[in-house]
Amino acid sequence: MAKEKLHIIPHDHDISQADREKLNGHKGLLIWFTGLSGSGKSTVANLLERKLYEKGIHTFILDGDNIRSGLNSDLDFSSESRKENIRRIGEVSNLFVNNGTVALSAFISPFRSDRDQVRNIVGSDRYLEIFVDCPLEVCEERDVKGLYKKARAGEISNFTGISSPFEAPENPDVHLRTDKESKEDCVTKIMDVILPKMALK
Ligand SMILES: Nc1ncnc2c1ncn2[C@@H]1O[C@H](COP(=O)(O)OS(=O)(=O)O)[C@@H](OP(=O)(O)O)[C@H]1O
Ligand SMILES: Nc1ncnc2c1ncn2[C@@H]1O[C@H](COP(=O)(O)OP(=O)(O)O)[C@@H](O)[C@H]1O
Repeated sequence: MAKEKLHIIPHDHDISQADREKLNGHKGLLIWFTGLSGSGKSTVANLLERKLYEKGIHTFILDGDNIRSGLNSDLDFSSESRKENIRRIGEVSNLFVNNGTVALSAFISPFRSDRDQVRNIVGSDRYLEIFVDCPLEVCEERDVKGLYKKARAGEISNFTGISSPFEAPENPDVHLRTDKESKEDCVTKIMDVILPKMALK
């Protein structure tokens, strides 16, 4: 379909991002978790959210449960759909960041170019990439949802790590090894990096 020129003229909002951040007492940030299925993205994001909540920081988790079952329920696991999945999540994450929230987005996001696009949407000063690294064999051993077994049996196609690629981050802000570090240690490592970035000048 040829793209028609749209006449969209954005409104300036009376209350700015800086105003909202001042009200919240901290900056808005996007904490982006990337890693294989079963690597520990949800587990670490949830524990991190609990620790941030206890410090009075405004957070929100975006993950498959609230995105792939709603906003992105029209998308499958083809490379094209994953790209569109991550683009939309980047845009939604950006709204949370503009609201002065610390958004915790936990998606496999296997393609480097898609993660870079999110960094561009949000701005590199507000985007922190967490590589939730865990060997495929360990993720498969955990098989939290029984999907690896199904993928090996050929019941699920395009499965990340088996029949679809995962491009590991080259320069993540935090590199976790969830097969070697406890979830508590993982959260401490992330907090050490993100807390200074949240401070209002
Ligand atoms: N083919 C295939 N490949 C990978 N994962 C699959 C697939 N089919 C279903 N699932 C389940 O969907 C979750 C991944 O969704 P994401 O939106 O994070 O994927 S992506 O970022 O668009 O690649 C993923 O959840 P997590 O285990 O939490 O990562 C899986 O449970
Ligand atoms: N250090 C760790 N960090 C995160 N998860 C861990 C860790 N060690 C073991 N696990 C286990 O690994 C599994 C990770 O599953 P999950 O968080 O759902 O992964 P993902 O969201 O990446 O699919 C959980 O069963 C969790 O208890």
